[in-house]
Amino acid sequence: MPTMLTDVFRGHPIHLPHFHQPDFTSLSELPDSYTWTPKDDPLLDAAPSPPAASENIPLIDLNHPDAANQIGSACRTWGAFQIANHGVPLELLQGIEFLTGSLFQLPVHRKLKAARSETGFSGYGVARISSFFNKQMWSEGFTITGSPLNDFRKLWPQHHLNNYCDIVEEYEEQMQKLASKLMWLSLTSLGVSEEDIKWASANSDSDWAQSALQLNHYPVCPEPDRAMGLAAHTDSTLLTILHQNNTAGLQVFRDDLGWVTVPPVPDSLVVNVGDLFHILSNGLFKSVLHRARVNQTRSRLSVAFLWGPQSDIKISPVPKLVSPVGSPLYRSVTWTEYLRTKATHFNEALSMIRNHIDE
Ligand SMILES: C=C1C[C@]23C[C@@]1(O)CC[C@H]2[C@@]12CCC[C@@](C)(C(=O)O1)[C@H]2[C@@H]3C(=O)O
Ligand SMILES: O=C(O)CCC(=O)C(=O)O
Ligand SMILES: [Fe+2]
Repeated sequence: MPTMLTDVFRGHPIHLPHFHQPDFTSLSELPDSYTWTPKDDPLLDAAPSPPAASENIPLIDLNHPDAANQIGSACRTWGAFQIANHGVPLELLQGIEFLTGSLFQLPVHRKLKAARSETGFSGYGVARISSFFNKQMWSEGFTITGSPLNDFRKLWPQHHLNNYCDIVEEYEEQMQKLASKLMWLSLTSLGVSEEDIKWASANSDSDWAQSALQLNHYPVCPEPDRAMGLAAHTDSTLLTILHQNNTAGLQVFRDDLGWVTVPPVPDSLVVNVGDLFHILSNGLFKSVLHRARVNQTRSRLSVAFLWGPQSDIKISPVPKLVSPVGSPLYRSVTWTEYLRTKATHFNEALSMIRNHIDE
């Protein structure tokens, strides 16, 4: 029986030092423990994109006949893109945003009833990556995998539960279909087809994949320039699909441009290449470094669909993408192994599984 995401951190506790969830609404000044300087994050002030190069991640229409190549090109240059005409019903996007807003509006003592434990996967808490930083992030999160019923029961009365669980289930189903479509479109652009990836071609999408939903809330912040919503990280996934409300905050990093803000485009979704897709593509698709900044007047919500393979599947570079005279850039790894490496080594995880080839 493969490890489910629920069990990934069992026996691998994540200690969050000095953790206490504040009541953000009660703070009118930024406490020192929330004030970030370049000492706390070396990339904090990495050169912003110069005005002349006001580039942004591409917005791709999935109905466009050349969508596959546009996606492939975005995965190579940015590791991220936005999509329009994705087929996910707008009422569902509104539904998941409403649910997320209602959850975070609950009083802190109620949200803490569904707190994520140190070895647990789902529930309410600060970002897992908090343990790698000395400063706290101006955000709160809620992680869901599988049925959210047990956790939701701790938050809401019975009469809300069916409706909220249906929204989550329907959202995950739609995201699953979309993620699979995006993976194959981007691989097609590299000349990779289903015959080249045995584990994916032998089963239908829902058999080989698993996923988690990460709901994020970035409350209004008295001093946004000195605070950090979610510190710079890459996702461990194959792909992440992100819905953001209409408040800007997400930024992606490009070596040549610095931090670039991803503007919210109504009804579109943001897609990030994760570390496992970077490995699968033998480094051709970049897993994108990204972070979330906060705002002085508007609170921000985001819903990340984190998508990867079942835990018994080893991900390794597609042989077709390794040059005939070269070796694969990465060793093979399951999502569970990778999540545990990431939980210990954070942004060094990818380089830890890189093959070091003597030249
Ligand atoms: C499956 C997962 C990916 C994730 C860790 C998690 O177990 C559930 C939450 C995900 C998230 C969301 C915020 C950023 C991130 C780095 C984190 O701390 O938790 C990602 C993790 C990841 O992609 O590695
Ligand atoms: O809120 C955002 O825009 C980013 C969220 C994110 O990166 C994540 O949940 O992994
Ligand atoms: Fe992320």
